[in-house]
Amino acid sequence: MSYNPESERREHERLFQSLNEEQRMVYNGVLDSIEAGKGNLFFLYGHGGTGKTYLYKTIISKLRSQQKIVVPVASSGIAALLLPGGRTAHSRFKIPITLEEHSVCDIKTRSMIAELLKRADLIIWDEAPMTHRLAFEAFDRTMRDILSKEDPSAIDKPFGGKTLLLGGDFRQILPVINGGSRQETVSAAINRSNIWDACILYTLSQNMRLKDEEKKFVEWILQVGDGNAPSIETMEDSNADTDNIKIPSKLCFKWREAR
Ligand SMILES: Nc1ncnc2c1ncn2[C@@H]1O[C@H](COP(=O)(O)OP(=O)(O)OP(=O)(O)O)[C@@H](O)[C@H]1O
Repeated sequence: MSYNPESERREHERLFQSLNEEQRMVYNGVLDSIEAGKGNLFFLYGHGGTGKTYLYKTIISKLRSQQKIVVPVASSGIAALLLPGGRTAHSRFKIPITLEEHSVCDIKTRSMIAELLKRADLIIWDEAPMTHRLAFEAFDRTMRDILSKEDPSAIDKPFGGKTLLLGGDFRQILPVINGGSRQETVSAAINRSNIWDACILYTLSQNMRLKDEEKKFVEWILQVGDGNAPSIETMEDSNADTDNIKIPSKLCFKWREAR
């Protein structure tokens, strides 16, 4: 897809001027990795409303205004829609549905997608904590393979030495493991992968949502994630370590039996 550099420049100007200090630090780190050819791997932590999407959009418009190539993906379709030109990671990278320890993506070396990945200046992957670590490992193997055809040293670099910005919130949705225990779910997340050791971590902590109503929701959802939200005891066993959370009445609506 080709983008109009002039409208991207205007979009960047609009977004960039109000970046907060934390966002600016990530912005500079990512652009420096691209410009200096460092090929860093970043992870952007931030709970809902801290401006991750806003920051991705700012970086994307900057690079597209310079006619650089960004490949933005997200783990879910809904989050992919929020990124300009975004796709789901599974569809963009042809990640196999059934994943094993040594899986690779279904990308042929001479295909268009391989060419795009070779030429890309940046890959952004939002909602990374939702995706199974094996999917990242499959994509890592594939990138090393594709990029090492031109530069043999790529085989030893995470994602072949491509700059990658992963982001998300581990308090939100983790990988879904069919019938899996809490332990199995936690072990499937990317921070349990070897890839994690190579990540440069950034954190956004400032809530950028402006409306009072939204701010209250963000505070409550944070309490849920931290395990501090008001809970109700389970009916069956009042001594149980309960997972039941009391949902504020404002978020509920009455259920009427269908007639
Ligand atoms: N620097 C900023 N200047 C102005 N508005 C901002 C800034 N950063 C974020 N916002 C606004 O704050 C709101 C929340 O930002 P955003 O959607 O990017 O957060 P998020 O971290 O992606 O949230 P979620 O995890 O829920 O998707 C949006 O309305 C966004 O436009």
